[in-house]
Amino acid sequence: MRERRRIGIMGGTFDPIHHGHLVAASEVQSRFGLDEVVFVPTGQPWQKGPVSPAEDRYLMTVIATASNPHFQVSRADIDRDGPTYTVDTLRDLNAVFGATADLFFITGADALAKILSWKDALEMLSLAHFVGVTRPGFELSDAHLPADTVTLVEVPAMAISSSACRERVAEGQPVWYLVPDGVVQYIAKRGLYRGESPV
Ligand SMILES: Nc1ncnc2c1ncn2[C@@H]1O[C@H](COP(=O)(O)OP(=O)(O)OP(=O)(O)O)[C@@H](O)[C@H]1O
Ligand SMILES: O=C(O)c1ccc[n+]([C@@H]2O[C@H](COP(=O)([O-])O)[C@@H](O)[C@H]2O)c1
Repeated sequence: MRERRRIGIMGGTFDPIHHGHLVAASEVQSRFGLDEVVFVPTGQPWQKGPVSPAEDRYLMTVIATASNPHFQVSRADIDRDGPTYTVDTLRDLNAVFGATADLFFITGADALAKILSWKDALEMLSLAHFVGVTRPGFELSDAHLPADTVTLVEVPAMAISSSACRERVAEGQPVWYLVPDGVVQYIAKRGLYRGESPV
């Protein structure tokens, strides 16, 4: 048996969670032999505009990940007051999983490009190994990052974004097969993205 557990962390606003997030997490889980991937919905994402209520984003993430035995969801970021900083996420999850686990933080190419603008970025990069994944429309590069902090991984291309899903719902277009079936139904049940909620 392997001594150290390998835990993936997929942070995101997940407004809503879509198949691009799920494919990226599944591919990295398989490629790195991760014991589990913990999805961590943001509380207050300070680099984004207004977002849907945290409980709605959390519940959509639970619905989307429930069928995969490797996937879990953490409330760490939505239960912490104030803006969400990944340096805090990683401190909290290192405390939860302990010294015998290695953390792998998964980011898409767009997020990786901006990662040095994140709070306490150099300290944050020391708290996990970062995995940058390909995303259609964005260049995947680690040229701006310290050596040995990130591994770049090609994942199946899914040209899906949460903002495009929100726009489709607002315009009455379907999001079937862009997001999991249960998430389509949750969006309809809660009336998300139809004008009352931020798009
Ligand atoms: N289609 C995709 N392929 C690969 N990675 C993705 C994809 N969509 C999002 N990601 C990554 O998932 C993480 C969380 O993304 P987020 O929840 O902000 O979704 P988003 O689709 O980028 O949202 P929005 O369109 O509202 O900006 C980020 O690291 C992002 O780069
Ligand atoms: O730590 C930061 O300052 C920081 C700034 C922007 C984004 N992040 C994290 O990056 C992940 C993706 O965020 P987002 O806004 O693209 O959904 C999520 O886990 C965020 O908490 C973190």
